Amino acid sequence: MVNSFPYRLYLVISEEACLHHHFLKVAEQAVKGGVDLVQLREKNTTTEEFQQKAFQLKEILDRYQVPLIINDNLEVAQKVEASGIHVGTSDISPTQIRKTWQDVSCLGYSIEDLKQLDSLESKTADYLGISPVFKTETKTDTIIEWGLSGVAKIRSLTHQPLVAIGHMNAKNAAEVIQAGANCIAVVSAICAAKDPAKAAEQLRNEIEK
Ligand SMILES: Cc1ncc(COP(=O)(O)OP(=O)(O)O)c(N)n1
Ligand SMILES: Cc1nc(C(=O)O)sc1CCOP(=O)(O)O
Ligand SMILES: [Mg+2]
Repeated sequence: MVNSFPYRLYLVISEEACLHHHFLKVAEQAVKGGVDLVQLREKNTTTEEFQQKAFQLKEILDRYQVPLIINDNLEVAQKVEASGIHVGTSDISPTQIRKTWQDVSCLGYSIEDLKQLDSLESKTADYLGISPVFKTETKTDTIIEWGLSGVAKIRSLTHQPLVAIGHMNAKNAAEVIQAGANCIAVVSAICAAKDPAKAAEQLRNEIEK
């Protein structure tokens, strides 16, 4: 059977999070270093700006055959022909997305509560975001810190692909994979790095250990 979720290192990028280089350069360097999935997450832009950035990013990612995921905004995701979209519990639901966008190939959904696992919304998703594994300054409107035991618990309850997000870095990536995550998603560990390619390579090495 073909692995429908082969991704191991997931960059969640915004222009604001990129401290040392333009976000398009960060994305390209990160891909060269081992990122195999990229989400554009722009929380403070107009739809027009979001769309423009998404088109620019997709042009680069297409050269490396790395899929683009759009955060929250279904209109932008469809317009730029992204591979997918990531949504949380306060966003448009996965079932609604499938109705509107029949050929979406990668639909992510955040898990903040074990009760969500049994829901149709979770089962409709292609992967589940463990939200967050560890508390992070990058996103503070969260309700739980799953920790390693939470990752293991979720792993024991579902066979769906699990993406670990929240304060993930080269020091904790291996143990989170060991606990049951399939893929590690990062913002700061790559976007705030002086050398994004090296940062991605270090993360990838930890994941593949
Ligand atoms: C891979 C991944 N996991 C979780 C999230 C968080 O999504 P959400 O809960 O909708 O929060 P916002 O990112 O929209 O603030 C994510 N974006 N990506
Ligand atoms: C985009 C996002 N979602 C989260 C969640 O918990 O759902 S945490 C997060 C930001 C992760 O940033 P960093 O890698 O800098 O900790
Ligand atoms: Mg969201």
